[in-house]
Amino acid sequence: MATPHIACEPGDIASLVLMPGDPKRAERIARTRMDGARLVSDVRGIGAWTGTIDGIPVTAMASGMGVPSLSIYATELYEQYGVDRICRVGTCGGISPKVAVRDVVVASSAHTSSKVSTIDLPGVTLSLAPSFDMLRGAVDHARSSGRSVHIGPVFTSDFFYSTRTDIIPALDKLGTLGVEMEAAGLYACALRAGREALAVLTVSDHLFDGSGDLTADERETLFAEALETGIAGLRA
Ligand SMILES: O=P(O)(O)O[C@H]1O[C@H](CO)[C@@H](O)[C@H]1O
Ligand SMILES: O=c1cc[nH]c(=O)[nH]1
Repeated sequence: MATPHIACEPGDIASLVLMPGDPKRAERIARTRMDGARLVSDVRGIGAWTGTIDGIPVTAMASGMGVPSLSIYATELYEQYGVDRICRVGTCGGISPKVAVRDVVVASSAHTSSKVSTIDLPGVTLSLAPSFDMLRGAVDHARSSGRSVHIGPVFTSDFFYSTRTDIIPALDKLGTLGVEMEAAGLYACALRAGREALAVLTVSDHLFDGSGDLTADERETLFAEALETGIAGLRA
């Protein structure tokens, strides 16, 4: 069996999936946090690695960047491969002054400029939120970890380079913690499939203070606490 974007048998994909944006981060998760990880699919440079984490079968597979790319992989995983839970382990830009670079943000909802919240039901804006059980599992882990973890809304943008930077202070005023490009798409895909999702993000840069921003290398490698928080969400 294969879909247009995943080439393996259904049994090759675990029912729990860790989904960073970056394919190199997926491979790093497989090599550093999984036992017996094997590459089960490799289409368009998006590798799917399946192994175990603390004895539990898990697949690590990247989404690529943006809602359209993520929606392809999440839809095929939920609808064709019977995946139950996907946890995005990504990065975001800090919006709130309460969050600092390297902090972890758990997205308890996702505002978006993407059509994904309005396209399915004319006249209705969908409320895009994570699975309560996954959120609770991640938050319980986060609160016991002693690290700086924030729980709240994020903004899923269609643009990394936006011309509408004027909306950022307004998003801050509404309590939005950070900006990224996939969480709302993932929550919408889970809603459509009747499955579960969560996004856990490492703050890689801050929109109001660029002095401590992570390098490209650090964006790929510095995600240990977000990963453990995400794993706790997947296992909850
Ligand atoms: O680090 P990832 O998970 O890719 O997440 C963020 O980084 C990318 C932009 O650089 C976008 O995908 C954004 O959502
Ligand atoms: O989408 C993103 C991700 C990280 N940092 C940003 O500023 N935007």
